Amino acid sequence: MTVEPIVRTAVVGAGTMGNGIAEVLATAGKRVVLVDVSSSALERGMQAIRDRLRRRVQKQRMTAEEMKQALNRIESSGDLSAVAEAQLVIEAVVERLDVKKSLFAQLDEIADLEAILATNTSSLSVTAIASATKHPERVIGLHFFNPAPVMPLVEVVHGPLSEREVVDQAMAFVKEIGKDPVKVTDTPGFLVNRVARSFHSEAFRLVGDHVAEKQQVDRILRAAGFPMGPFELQDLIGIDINYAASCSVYEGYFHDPRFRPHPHQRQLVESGALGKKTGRGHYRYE
Ligand SMILES: NC(=O)c1ccc[n+]([C@@H]2O[C@H](COP(=O)([O-])OP(=O)(O)OC[C@H]3O[C@@H](n4cnc5c(N)ncnc54)[C@H](O)[C@@H]3O)[C@@H](O)[C@H]2O)c1
Repeated sequence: MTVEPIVRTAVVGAGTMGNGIAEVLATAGKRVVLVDVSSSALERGMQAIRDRLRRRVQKQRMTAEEMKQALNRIESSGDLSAVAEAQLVIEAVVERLDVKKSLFAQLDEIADLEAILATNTSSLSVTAIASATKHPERVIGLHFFNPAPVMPLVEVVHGPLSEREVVDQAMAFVKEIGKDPVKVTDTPGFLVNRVARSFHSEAFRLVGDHVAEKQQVDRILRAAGFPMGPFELQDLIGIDINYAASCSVYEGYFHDPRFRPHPHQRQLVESGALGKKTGRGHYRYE
């Protein structure tokens, strides 16, 4: 496994998380190849990066020259073979095990044998994703939080087959790019999404039991020190994404009632009101 400093990276999936992670890497001085199967998603992702960096320049948090250099470090591609030179590949595609497994089987063939392959999955088994490769020892989870350029925490997830040097190198890399790594074992929901299940499901139960309205729950939790209440946070994450994490943790713990999702979560997903991205979730957005 490589012991050289990681300077060449790739991010697969240019959506909400992928473009945020690419920005974090580029502003930390790393070269990034951003790959997506959809050319429109790739263009939207690149535009989102440009818009955010421009706002940083306007707020004088970075110079125009630093912005130019960061953007120059990012290359976009619709072809997965563009990851071949990368020393670290971070996957941020849709939260579906079949899609991720098929992608990791391809990455295993295309990427440099010394490269670390990381998944940004929120709740799927890193071990199951690694099983699609011939080299599961180089597969780990690097779980960034939304929005990636802002949130400092990154869970570094190791499965039973992840090699210790790979995990150590990933921990050092996450520190180097200015984030706070926390090493966690590969268990359903890891650390944060496991704890977050109660945050979300209790909020649904409070409203379902007519203890309080959604706005009140959000207001009280914000007053208690949380940056966002559970319902506004779900609208930011995507109610579908959060529901998928709930189901995955519930399944992962063999239907332990502590992790049971709430029927209203499913109903909202069925209604198509998925949060900010659809203009309507628990709240309405212009
Ligand atoms: N949204 C969040 O708050 C959040 C937070 C942490 C982790 N995550 C995890 O990050 C991952 C991505 O989530 P997101 O919210 O960015 O999703 P998203 O839907 O915004 O983006 C996913 C992107 O992946 C692309 N894609 C799909 N299949 C592909 C393939 N085979 N090859 C290349 N690109 C492909 C899609 O075109 C899309 O642009 C998921 O695993 C999710 O669980 C999400």
